[in-house]
Amino acid sequence: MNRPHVLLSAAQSLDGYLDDASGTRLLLSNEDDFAEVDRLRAEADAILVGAGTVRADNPRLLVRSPELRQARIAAGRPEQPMKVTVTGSGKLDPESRFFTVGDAPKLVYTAPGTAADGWGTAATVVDSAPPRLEHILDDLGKRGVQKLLVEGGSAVHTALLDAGLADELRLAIAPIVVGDPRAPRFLGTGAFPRPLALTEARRLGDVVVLHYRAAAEPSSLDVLRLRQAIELAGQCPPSSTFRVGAVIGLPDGTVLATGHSGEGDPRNHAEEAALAKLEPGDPRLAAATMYSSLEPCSARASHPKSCTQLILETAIPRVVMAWREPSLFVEAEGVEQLLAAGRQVIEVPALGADVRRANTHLPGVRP
Ligand SMILES: NC(=O)C1=CN([C@@H]2O[C@H](COP(=O)(O)OP(=O)(O)OC[C@H]3O[C@@H](n4cnc5c(N)ncnc54)[C@H](OP(=O)(O)O)[C@@H]3O)[C@@H](O)[C@H]2O)C=CC1
Ligand SMILES: Nc1c(N[C@@H]2O[C@H](COP(=O)(O)O)[C@@H](O)[C@H]2O)[nH]c(=O)[nH]c1=O
Repeated sequence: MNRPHVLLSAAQSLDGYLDDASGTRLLLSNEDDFAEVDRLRAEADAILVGAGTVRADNPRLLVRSPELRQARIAAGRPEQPMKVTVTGSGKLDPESRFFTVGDAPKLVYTAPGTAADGWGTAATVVDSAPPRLEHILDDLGKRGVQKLLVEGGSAVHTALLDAGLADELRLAIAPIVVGDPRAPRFLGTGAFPRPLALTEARRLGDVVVLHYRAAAEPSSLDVLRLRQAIELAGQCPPSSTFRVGAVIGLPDGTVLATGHSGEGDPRNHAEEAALAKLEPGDPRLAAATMYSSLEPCSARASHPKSCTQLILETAIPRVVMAWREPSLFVEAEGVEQLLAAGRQVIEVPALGADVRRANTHLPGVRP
């Protein structure tokens, strides 16, 4: 996978809105801030906005500064970055500036059956319905895009952060209060599994610019596989103990095995069921990650070996999990035992609510 580096850029009001609820675009940035965003555009190989932003703002998505355009040419790069948008409905006006302004290549990712003839010279890539952002990033990578600037809107920023696909965020905060819940918020509902670290806070006149970098781990593949593990818990038979799902995967995207609690035998644990499908000495396990919705157990009444022990009997170097086992049946020590044995453990508590939701049959467990 050779995905581009993804930088999200947004300007928001003091109360967290990207726009007001009127039909016209709200300018939150000041002149200096727009000039910085122009520099980010000049550094990018492609600029992506969602179809909602094309419809609402009718953006040009061009590098404005002649100096920055010249510098791109002098560096042997195209004068303008590629323009990219994504639509599930195909509802994009062919007269939008996205299509009609500038000579930069234009690319539309659409759902099957929605591509329109009127999109002129824009290339279209038909994906799923709605298009998958992972596929879009893979495809952009294949087209040589190394730096992608995403300029919104709300749905696209939310989806990229929720899937763990954003690497950096630049957020400008303007001293404007929108105060209208009909307006689009910067971010909607999501789990936001990759923690963001503040790397810079700066003042540009009356606008504050914040820069964040997403943690390297969990990676977007980790998030995808852990979500699959969490979904697998839905296949568990009714139980009076934990309902857990597990996936064993490789960094190239290969899934080696999956399992869920109660699979094969009602007492089986998810990790155990997945590991039972492989030879403990399978050489691929040396590069694999065990994804488990719950911390691997460290003591069992029903079986001689705990899931932590079973993992330690393989070469699996890495465990990614969403929720630490609460002290309902035993004092869990899975994480401690794995760490003590030199295995890496990555916790993604942002996805814990979904695991707890599958386990509300247990006393005291709430999402
Ligand atoms: N202040 C700022 O920095 C910015 C503000 N804005 C504001 O944001 C608002 C627009 O935001 P919003 O309405 O959320 O629209 P978006 O620009 O985020 O576009 C969302 C649309 O993208 C398409 N889409 C396809 N696949 C996906 C996917 N997997 N995930 C998410 N979207 C997908 C859908 O198009 P379809 O409906 O065609 O199927 C969806 O409706 C406007 O008010 C605009 O002014 C926008 C950018 C920056
Ligand atoms: N309103 C707003 C932004 N809006 C973004 O700028 C785009 C407009 O691009 P263009 O037509 O090329 O100028 C628009 O579609 C949206 O992505 N950006 C910001 O930095 N600050 C702002 O206050």
